Amino acid sequence: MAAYILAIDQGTTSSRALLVRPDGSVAASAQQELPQHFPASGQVEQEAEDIFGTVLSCCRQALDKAGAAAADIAAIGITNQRETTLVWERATGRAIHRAIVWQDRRTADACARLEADGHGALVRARTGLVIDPYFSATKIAHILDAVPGARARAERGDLAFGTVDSFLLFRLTGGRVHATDATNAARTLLFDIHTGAWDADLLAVFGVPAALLPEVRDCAADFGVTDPALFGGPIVVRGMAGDQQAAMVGQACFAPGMVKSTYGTGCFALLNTGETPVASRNRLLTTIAYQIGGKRTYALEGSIFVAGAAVQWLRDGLRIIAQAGDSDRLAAGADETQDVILVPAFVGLGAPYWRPEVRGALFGLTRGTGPAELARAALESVCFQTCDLIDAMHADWPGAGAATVLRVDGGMTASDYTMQRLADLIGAPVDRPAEKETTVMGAAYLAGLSCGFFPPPEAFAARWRLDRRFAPAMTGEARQARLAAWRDAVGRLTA
Ligand SMILES: Nc1ncnc2c1ncn2[C@@H]1O[C@H](COP(=O)(O)OP(=O)(O)O)[C@@H](O)[C@H]1O
Ligand SMILES: O=P(O)(O)OC[C@H](O)CO
Repeated sequence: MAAYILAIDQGTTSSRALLVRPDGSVAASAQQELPQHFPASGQVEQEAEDIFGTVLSCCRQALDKAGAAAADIAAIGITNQRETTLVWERATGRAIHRAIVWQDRRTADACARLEADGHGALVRARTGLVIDPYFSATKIAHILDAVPGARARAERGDLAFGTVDSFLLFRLTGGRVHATDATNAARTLLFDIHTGAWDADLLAVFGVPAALLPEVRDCAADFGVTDPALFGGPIVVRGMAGDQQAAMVGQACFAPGMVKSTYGTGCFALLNTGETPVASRNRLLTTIAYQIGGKRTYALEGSIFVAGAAVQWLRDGLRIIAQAGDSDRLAAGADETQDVILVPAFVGLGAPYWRPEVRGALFGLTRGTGPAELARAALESVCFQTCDLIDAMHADWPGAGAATVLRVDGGMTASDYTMQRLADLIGAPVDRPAEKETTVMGAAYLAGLSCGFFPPPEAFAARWRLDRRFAPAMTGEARQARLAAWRDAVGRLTA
């Protein structure tokens, strides 16, 4: 039996590759930063060649470090930043425009027009999403309209659309496979999450030609074989899921009622609702958690656009910390009597507000406000936003003890201060697992499940280990006062 699964995580800020053994331990890993481009306010782009190049290089480095060859790899699993949109030439695999990243707001006006034209209800009913620039559909239409001749080429079938998973697969397989998985398809605004198929009405609403679209497969499925020239031999691709869904798998949130929240660039909380898609009455998203053996499991999702990005702002914008890890110590020294609130709407507000045009603000500044209070406000803003999501989840899913425990992961969970504050503010325990690489482990698991490398879900779930539980310690009175200050601040911006 081959020794490893090669798991790829193409995230917003970096690409990673891990070689995972059958017991879940990591034999080798590699990571590379991904350059970001900000051509104008609210615009975020990445070069397609950087996306593929960093992934390829990380895979090769991980193989080298472990002294492994293609024949030692049982399968590849891919997970990825979701919604980020690429359109490329089928003949060459070359993108015709930079990738438009999920955070990009340039299609806000187009979304407002679609909403005003009354398409919101149809979109919500079929996709479980809201019309927002976050998702892929308006980004695709933008590329087709911005690049001369692209729309006609798309209609002729010369071009392909994909989210990052699909683009990577196309390039890894030497242009032979144009496919995606149900979790990524569910983030495009073009996919009916109830039937599991692309939807002709939605394609017409968003002006996207069907000829662009990839085939949609299960998350644990046969996605073809890599070009032998890339790794010195062919490797099968057997797993694929959007990174937030992969984190849910990596956190073993397989039972309805289980919730995970991932704190990377943004924060994404997903509540497993089982085989039933729950329509949110509180502006959460309904999405596909995973699709295995043709069976779809659904989730309610709250998406926050700025989490770790607020810490990056402290570092790169305000320059009050040298590295992300310094924010903890600084925040811990903040004056508790100051009510400084940051609403980090740097790229608008996501769930449950969905206000792409709103921008960030600081409230409660005094002459005594300094770096410590700003650091605390940044870390706390992530906790406040999570509270909004958890409240909405409770309201949408009163059964099964939803959100009595929150499983967390992602780079920002290294901050003990933030995790404690999170437990205090949601008023529930926060569990940080021993396994730090839950997202990429989810991708590894999906690939390994479909080729017998890993055990069935129950056995995998039994391997989950706690690193630390953060128990709520704030008084109810203090908690309510902090939450009231947050709500007041958000209310002023969204009024
Ligand atoms: N010790 C820390 N304290 C606070 N934030 C942190 C810490 N370490 C990393 N981060 C934040 O976590 C984010 C990176 O997490 P990661 O899961 O790698 O993100 P992504 O998948 O979005 O690229 C960065 O935004 C960084 O600011
Ligand atoms: O790359 P991350 O971890 O910030 O995740 C991005 C999300 O998938 C966007 O929906």
